[in-house]
Amino acid sequence: MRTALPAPQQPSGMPFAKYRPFQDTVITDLPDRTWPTKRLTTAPRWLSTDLRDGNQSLIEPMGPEAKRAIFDLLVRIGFKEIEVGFPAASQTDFDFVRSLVDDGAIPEDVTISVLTQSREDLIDRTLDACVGIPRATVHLYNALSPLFREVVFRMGKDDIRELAVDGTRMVMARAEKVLTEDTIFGYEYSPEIFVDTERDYTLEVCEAVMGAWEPNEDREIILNLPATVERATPNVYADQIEWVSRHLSHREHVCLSLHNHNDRGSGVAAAELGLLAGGQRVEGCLFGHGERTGNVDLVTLALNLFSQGIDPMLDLSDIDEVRRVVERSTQMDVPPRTPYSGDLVYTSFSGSHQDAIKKGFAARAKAVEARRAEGLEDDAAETAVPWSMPYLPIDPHDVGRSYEAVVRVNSQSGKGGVAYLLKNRHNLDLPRRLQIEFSRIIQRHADTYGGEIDATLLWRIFADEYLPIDAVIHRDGLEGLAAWGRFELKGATLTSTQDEDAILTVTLTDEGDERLLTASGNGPVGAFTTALEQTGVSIRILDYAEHALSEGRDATAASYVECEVGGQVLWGVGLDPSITTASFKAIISAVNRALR
Ligand SMILES: CC(=O)SCCNC(=O)CCNC(=O)[C@H](O)C(C)(C)COP(=O)(O)OP(=O)(O)OC[C@H]1O[C@@H](n2cnc3c(N)ncnc32)[C@H](O)[C@@H]1OP(=O)(O)O
Ligand SMILES: CC(C)C(=O)C(=O)O
Ligand SMILES: [Mg+2]
Repeated sequence: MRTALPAPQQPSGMPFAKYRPFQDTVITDLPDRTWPTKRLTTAPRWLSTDLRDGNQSLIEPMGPEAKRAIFDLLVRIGFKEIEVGFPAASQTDFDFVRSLVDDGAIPEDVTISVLTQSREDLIDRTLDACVGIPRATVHLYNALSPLFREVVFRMGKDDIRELAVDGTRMVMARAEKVLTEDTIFGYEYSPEIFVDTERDYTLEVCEAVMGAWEPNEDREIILNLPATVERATPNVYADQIEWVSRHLSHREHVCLSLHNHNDRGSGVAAAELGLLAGGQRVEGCLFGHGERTGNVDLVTLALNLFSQGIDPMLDLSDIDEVRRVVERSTQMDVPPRTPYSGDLVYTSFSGSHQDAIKKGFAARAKAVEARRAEGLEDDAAETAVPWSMPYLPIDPHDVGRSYEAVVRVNSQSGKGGVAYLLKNRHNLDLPRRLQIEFSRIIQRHADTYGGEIDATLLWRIFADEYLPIDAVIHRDGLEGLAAWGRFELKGATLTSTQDEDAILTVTLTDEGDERLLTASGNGPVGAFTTALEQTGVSIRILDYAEHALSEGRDATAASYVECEVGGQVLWGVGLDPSITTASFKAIISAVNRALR
């Protein structure tokens, strides 16, 4: 044997020289940044743009029914700001906004937001869509970055600034004309491509827009700073937000809003750092729908806060219902690894994780029980014990998931997971060495057949190995198993008087032939092993454990016996309403296994 360093990575051959680091295109440094030492203590204002940014990115944009299902869901969850579309884009978009008004579907406390470019005809149409909405915000955007100035608009900085100011004025004029006192009207401006724009210039345009809107204490302006395409690490976005937040005039009348996309996969992190840096509101979509890699995932952001003991101000306690509505409406699946909502995110397959989770649940149950013993009600006792569980950042129950899928078994699993499933599904509390023995059997099965061993299959394998007698294999879930084993216990009668050995009469079948055996011993188990020795089998009991499977008069007992049978050490298991009979069955189980 010798040691050496790993071989070095090799050049990829990919055309990386075509790209430029973000530091070369915009100045972002902020040496006296304060956000790294801040912490989040409350949820921000949320705006869902599922029906706008989310919808504009779908292969097939949502029809009115799908949109309505999402809208109603957003209201139910607790969103107070919902961007419902781009009404000037199409008749369908316009009609959807009107249908919300006509149906009276907009609660008084929910603000409807609609997006428009800075073009008069589009602005007029957008405002017309808002007539009769109790609270409406018009959201106007135009891109500011050098690339867009040169390539898309082919305009200079001053003209682009005036595009924003003119648009703001046009919105105000049209609102004045078509909206009545019944509408509480608000305004949002987005310097699109904010992250690639010179910060001084962003500030200049935002100030010019504010000059037109004239915010005051009853007239806030939402300035929304989008990472339209995420191009830098999240700390850079935070520096950009903090810089703007510090330099804006009328800061107290500005709601500084974040709008992150996820092109580098760090949309959530960027939004969180942006909040530390002064952001007060976040725009995004449920499950990260939206252009390209999506808008920031509001479910993840909200539940990240929840996991820190902060009220997310959105009710996600039935995450699967939220997911179902979104999947149905968007025709897009939520992948199984999606934080908090994916199918597999509360599931462990691997042995060491399962072992830790099993111990974690046992420790928690004990701690909760202790709080109950102090007099707390069930729910209060659960809440009084802080969630601290290996590998599970939040309690699956809190989002409507059960513990069922927390542990699943395959070739990567160990004894902890196997024992967890038997305990949870069948109340069997296997002794440690039996756990080890049975998990080897499971491992062999997984290696031979591959795939997952679900709880039903696990139970069948367990029953076939340890309990293969007729009475057991006719139970639910065990149909089709064949009985096997040299011995089957048919009955046993024990007579004992004080100070004398117990006398046991045992009826059993040996290879199908009925036999009657009698023996004495200083206890039932001793007498039983002596009786069995009359069949030519030598048995030594090494360990023994038992517990009730259920409570009450009809309770079944589980008995586990570790035996040495003819030089082999192995376990047997017995289930029976009588604890004594359960232990006899466990010995038979071990003997049958040894002779198999
Ligand atoms: C980052 C975002 O998510 S922004 C939102 C994007 N969403 C959408 O675009 C969905 C809805 N859009 C649409 O239905 C259409 O694009 C419409 C109805 C808005 C406009 O359609 P059209 O009039 O055909 O124009 P088109 O879509 O080609 O837009 C490009 C024109 O708008 C101009 N433009 C782009 N953004 C803006 C803006 N914010 N303000 C003013 N003009 C703009 C472009 O410079 C271009 O002008 P040009 O034709 O003089 O070169
Ligand atoms: C319209 C704006 C806010 C946008 O969606 C973006 O820049 O991503
Ligand atoms: Mg966007």
